[in-house]
Amino acid sequence: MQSGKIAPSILSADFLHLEKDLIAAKQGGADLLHIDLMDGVFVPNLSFGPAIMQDVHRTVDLPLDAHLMVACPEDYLKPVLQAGASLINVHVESTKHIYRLIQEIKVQGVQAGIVLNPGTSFYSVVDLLPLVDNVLVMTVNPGFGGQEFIPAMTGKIKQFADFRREEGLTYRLEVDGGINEQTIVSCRQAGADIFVAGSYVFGHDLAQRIGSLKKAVQ
Ligand SMILES: O=C(CO)[C@@H](O)[C@H](O)COP(=O)(O)O
Repeated sequence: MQSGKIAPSILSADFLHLEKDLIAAKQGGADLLHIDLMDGVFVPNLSFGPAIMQDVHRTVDLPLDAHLMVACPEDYLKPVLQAGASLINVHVESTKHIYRLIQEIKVQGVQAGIVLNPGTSFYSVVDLLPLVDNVLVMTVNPGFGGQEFIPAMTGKIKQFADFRREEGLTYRLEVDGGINEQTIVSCRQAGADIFVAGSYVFGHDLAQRIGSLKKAVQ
């Protein structure tokens, strides 16, 4: 098993000193940056748009993992590609045509991922799994940082990890929400590879916090 990757979620960064936080995240050992795009419709919160994402891309040399929490993800594909996404994660609940959208992302030469809300089951996305590069299991309700981890989600993570092994698939398994030094351990044991962390890392000593997460999943 490869070491787990840590993806700080810039939603919890200090936006008045974003450059400083981005550089500290890179120097502190971040493997990629998680970029939460919210439209206030799919989730009851607004974050920032592709223009900020593009600034992040210009500022720091790390892969950008875009998490689209928007009601019309098709409309965001081009702007997010132009903003430098390496991986585009789309909520399966946000579009009637998730299969087509995943195909369209892959044609652009970037990685394509699906995201599942806590109430969305493993079984509902099985047919997509041979196609995707990434599965993101939400371990909180999407929309806000700083929420409490939902322990029942580790069962869902395990379903994806078991299926991947049984079918010889290669998608990565990402978790997002309430990740800290304790919860990351149960996600790792269930089979997750990429760990998004917002409030646990930003607003603290980033190198120390990223380091302690990495140590837990090495
Ligand atoms: O997608 C989201 C929230 O919807 C996350 O990426 C949060 O930004 C994670 O924040 P913490 O739970 O780690 O504080």
